[in-house]
Amino acid sequence: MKPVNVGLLGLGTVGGGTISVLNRNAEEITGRAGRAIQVTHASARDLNKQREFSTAGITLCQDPFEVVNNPDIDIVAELIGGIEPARELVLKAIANDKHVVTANKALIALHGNEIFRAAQNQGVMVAFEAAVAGGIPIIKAIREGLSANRIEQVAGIINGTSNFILTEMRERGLQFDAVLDEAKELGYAEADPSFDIEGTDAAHKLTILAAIAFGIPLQYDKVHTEGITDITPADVDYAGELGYRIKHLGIARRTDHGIETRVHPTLVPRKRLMANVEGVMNAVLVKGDAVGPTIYYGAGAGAEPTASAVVADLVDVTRALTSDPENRVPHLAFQPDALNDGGVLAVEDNETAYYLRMSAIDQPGVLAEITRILGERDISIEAFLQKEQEPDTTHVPIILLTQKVREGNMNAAIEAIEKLPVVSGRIMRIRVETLA
Ligand SMILES: NC(=O)c1ccc[n+]([C@@H]2O[C@H](COP(=O)([O-])OP(=O)(O)OC[C@H]3O[C@@H](n4cnc5c(N)ncnc54)[C@H](O)[C@@H]3O)[C@@H](O)[C@H]2O)c1
Ligand SMILES: N[C@@H](CCO)C(=O)O
Ligand code: NA
Repeated sequence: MKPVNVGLLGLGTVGGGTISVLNRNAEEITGRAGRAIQVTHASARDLNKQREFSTAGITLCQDPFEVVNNPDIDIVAELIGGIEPARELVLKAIANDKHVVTANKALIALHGNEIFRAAQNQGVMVAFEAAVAGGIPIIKAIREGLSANRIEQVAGIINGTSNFILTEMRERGLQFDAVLDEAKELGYAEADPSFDIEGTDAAHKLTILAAIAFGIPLQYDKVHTEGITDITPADVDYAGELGYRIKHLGIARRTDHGIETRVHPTLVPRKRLMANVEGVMNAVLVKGDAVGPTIYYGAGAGAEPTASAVVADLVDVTRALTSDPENRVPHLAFQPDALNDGGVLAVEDNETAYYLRMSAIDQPGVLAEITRILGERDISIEAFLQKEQEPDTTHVPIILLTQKVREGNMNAAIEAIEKLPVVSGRIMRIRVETLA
């Protein structure tokens, strides 16, 4: 059978990994797909750059639109990243009747509704397994493997760079910046690494997970997003003393009131599997009403783990080329007319337990004032740590773990406690999830 021709946009970390995996495993891939999958064209900014992989047999060009407009190409793999020109290239490829594979979570989270609509109208496929949790086949697991279930919760470590930084900080006591530089060198970080450490990348991925889990359109704007930049080594230690580890989680959860979508550092009990996912590894817990809890674990970033997902999408698309568009797996798991808006909650209506760290004057009655403010807002204390006086101050760090509370109540309590004359500075808050 005639080979399938792939046009690749971007020869960076993921583009290079994709070429290497396609070359090395050509025989297996052809056996699985039923046809050879060959990269015939690729666009790169620098045509003369020395690369670690072979581009033999690939026609290179600088203008990615040349690839997208080439009539011989069946599938375009968009591995450039960012919104423009990626969005225009993908829409152009679709208009030219080409299928698309992309690793670009920012593009799917922000413009996926438009892109999937265009693909649906044109009868082509857009596959994006590499966009969430790198090599872990999480899209496939939820969209196909768990399609019998009413999904209750998706929660996980979905940014490898943040997890790598938190792990190195805890295990080796390294400084934030040094670890971030290492993550950049290893090819884990986004082109703009603030996307990793400020939670944006995880929010893009959570947007996609929430859509396919709950049958809602992509709604990036509704995700509450916090990154890891405010986490101090002291918080890492106090969390450890209380029996927890700090992990950066994305959580999409069905509640009685609506759907919570949020991304933030989280205290997770040390004995949970999720607390022991280290380095660049990702893990996603998916709870369905029939199957119960399931966990998916693997490398969330890096050249070949990500290429594993890109190539699997190329195989999937190749296998489905002859199928009637109506009978293909829908982009967002549910048929387009079965998507509903789902009632994603405002962040004030989310419910979690909290870790609070504050600095207070060491004198009688202070704790009573703090607990009164919490009590007035129905917030119960679960555990308490009072540490030695901070050097050169009259203050002591106070660490509290609360029971579950509506976020709006916690905001009001924090505001009131911060106004107490005996409390100085801002209160550090980290949400706590038992993930049971
Ligand atoms: N690196 C990872 O571990 C990883 C994992 C999952 C998903 N992703 C996603 O994969 C995509 C690519 O990431 P990467 O890490 O390979 O990035 P990268 O920076 O290593 O590679 C991107 C390549 O695209 C090229 N490029 C940029 N703009 C271009 C343009 N206008 N025309 C032609 N080429 C252009 C760049 O020169 C570069 O070689 C991004 O969407 C990223 O979010 C990356
Ligand atoms: N920068 C991303 C790449 C994988 O999507 C991460 O660190 O998880
Ligand atoms: Na994946």
